[in-house]
Amino acid sequence: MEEVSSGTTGPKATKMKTEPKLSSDNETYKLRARNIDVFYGDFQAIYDISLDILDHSITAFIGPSGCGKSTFLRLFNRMNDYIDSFRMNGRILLEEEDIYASSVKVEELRKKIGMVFQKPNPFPKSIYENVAYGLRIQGIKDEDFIEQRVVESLKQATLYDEIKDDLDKQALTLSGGQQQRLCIARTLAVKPSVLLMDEPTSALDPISTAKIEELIFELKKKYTIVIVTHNMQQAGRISDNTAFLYMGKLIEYGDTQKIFTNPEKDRTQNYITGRFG
Ligand SMILES: Nc1ncnc2c1ncn2[C@@H]1O[C@H](COP(=O)(O)OP(=O)(O)OP(=O)(O)O)[C@@H](O)[C@H]1O
Repeated sequence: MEEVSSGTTGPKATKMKTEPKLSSDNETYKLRARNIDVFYGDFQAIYDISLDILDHSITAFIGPSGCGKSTFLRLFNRMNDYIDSFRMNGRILLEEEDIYASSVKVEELRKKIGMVFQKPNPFPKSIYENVAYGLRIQGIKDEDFIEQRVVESLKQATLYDEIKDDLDKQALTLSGGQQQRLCIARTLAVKPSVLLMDEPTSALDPISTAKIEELIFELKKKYTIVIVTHNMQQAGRISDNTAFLYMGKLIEYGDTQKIFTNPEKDRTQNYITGRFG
C-alpha cells in the first residue's frame, strides 16, 4: 500500500495497488465507495466520488443544499433504488461485499445498514410494537426474545427510563425528540452494524438535539455512523471525519478538527466560515 493520491479519499486513506483491502495498520474501513457517479435521468447528481468510512466512527457529510449529501448517503442502503430515474456507476463495499451485486438481498442489507430520517416517522402503533416491528417481519415469534430485544433497544436509545411504564402507549403521542429516539431504537432492534442518519435532529428543539447528539456519540462504540447535517456545529461536535461536498463533487474529506480549523481547499474554508451555502 502507498499513501493516498487522487481518486481515493479518506482519513489516512491508502491507495490500493490491488483490490481494496479492508484494514490499514490499525484501522478498519467499514464502507468503501469507489468512483461513484449518480444520475437522476439526464441530471448528474454525484461525480466520481471515492471515499472510505472507518469502522466505529462518526462520519459527517456537509455541504450546501442540493450538493448531493442525501443522495450519497442513501446509496449505502440502496434507498435510491426506489427512484425510477436513478442510475449509478461505481462500487460500494460493505466490508468485502459489493452491496449492488445481483446476489445481494436488499432486505438483508437494510438489516445491516439501518437508516434514521430527518422527520421522526414512527408507525401509528404502540411504542413496543414500533420497536418489535423489524423482528416480527423477520418472522420471529418468540415473545420473550422480542421483549428482551425491545427493552434492550429502548435502553440503547436512552428512551427506556422515560417510557418504561407506557410501552403500550401510542408512539405518536411521544414528543418529537422521543419519537426520534424511538425510531433509533426501532433501527437498533434488528442489530445493524451501520447507522445512516439523514439530518436526524433538524426537526428537533435544542434540548432534544443535544440528547440525540449524546446518543449518537455513545452509539459509535458499537456502530459505524454516517450522518448528513446542515448544522456545522453539530458536525464539529460529534463527528470524527467530515466530507465536504459541493455540486456533486467531494471537495475535501478527513479529520473533522482539521477540516474545521485548517482545511486544505479554499472552497471548504469559505463554506465553513459561512461565506456561502
Ligand atoms: N428523486 C430525484 N429526482 C431528480 N433529482 C433529484 C432527486 N433527488 C435529488 N435530486 C437532485 O439531486 C441533487 C442532490 O440532491 P440531494 O437531496 O442529494 O442534495 P442534499 O445535499 O442532500 O440537499 P439538502 O441539503 O437540501 O437536503 C439536487 O440537485 C436534487 O435536486
